[in-house]
Amino acid sequence: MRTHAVPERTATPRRYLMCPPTYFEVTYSINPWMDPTKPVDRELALAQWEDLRDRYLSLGHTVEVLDPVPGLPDMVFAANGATVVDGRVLGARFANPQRRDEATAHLEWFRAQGYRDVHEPEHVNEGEGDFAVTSSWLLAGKGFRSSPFAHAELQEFFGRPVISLELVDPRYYHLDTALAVLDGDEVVYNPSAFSAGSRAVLRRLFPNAVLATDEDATAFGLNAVCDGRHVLLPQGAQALAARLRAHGYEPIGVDTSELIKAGGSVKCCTQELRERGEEIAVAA
Ligand SMILES: NC(=[NH2+])NCCC[C@H](N)C(=O)O
Repeated sequence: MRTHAVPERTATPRRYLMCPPTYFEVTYSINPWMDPTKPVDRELALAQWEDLRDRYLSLGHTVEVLDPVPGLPDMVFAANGATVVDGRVLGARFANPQRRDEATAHLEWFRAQGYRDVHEPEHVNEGEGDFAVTSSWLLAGKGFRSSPFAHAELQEFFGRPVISLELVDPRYYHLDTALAVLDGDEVVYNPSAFSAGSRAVLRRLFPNAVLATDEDATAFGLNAVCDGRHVLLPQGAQALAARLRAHGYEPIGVDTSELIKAGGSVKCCTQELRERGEEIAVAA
């Protein structure tokens, strides 16, 4: 019998930025999940969002709240509005005109909070929708939303090596629908979302990754948030939750059924505010 110890996982306190779905609706379609002919229950969306926020709070995390803006129904997906690493902020530039003004709301919030290093990007990037942070690398998705030029801009701004990954399935239009960072350099991903070359890159960098299936991914299981130990993910992704448990993580299923109607779930609603890393000054 093969025995291997399941590692003990440790949670570290995080700071998240979220935006309530006060004006949530599906009136346009910019990804295959969005069907404007189907009704959404905004009150239920709000209750699901509050439940997610309360779970973060009960795990000891901090949640900052961005004021929602009327006319921006996708603003609940706060992960798309910026990328914050080492307390420095790279703003977003949305691919679709319907979401463009969200980028301004995020930039204003960071400036009002006193963040000093706030950069308005030149190229299209949808924040943590396409950018993920591991201890060694920044992972960057392209193919549907973020521009490959934004990957170079990401690397130059943060001074961390960027690994470009090509997304090939329109259902997984953002990196955070196909891959989640668990802890350090540990990730979980769905290989079928990536081009052959990107799959090989992922195998090389993350030989011990937890692998997900299309079934996990269509339940939005990769749209997960991990604090090093707890993994918050949509409750429908049960097979993935079991696999994460076998790797020592503690999965926590949450109901995000209304938000999934717009093509987003746990991670999309959660932008991580990373205050400090190893102090290697970019402008040194
Ligand atoms: N981080 C995410 N994947 N966010 C989901 C964004 C959903 C939004 N309706 C869009 O298509 O842009």
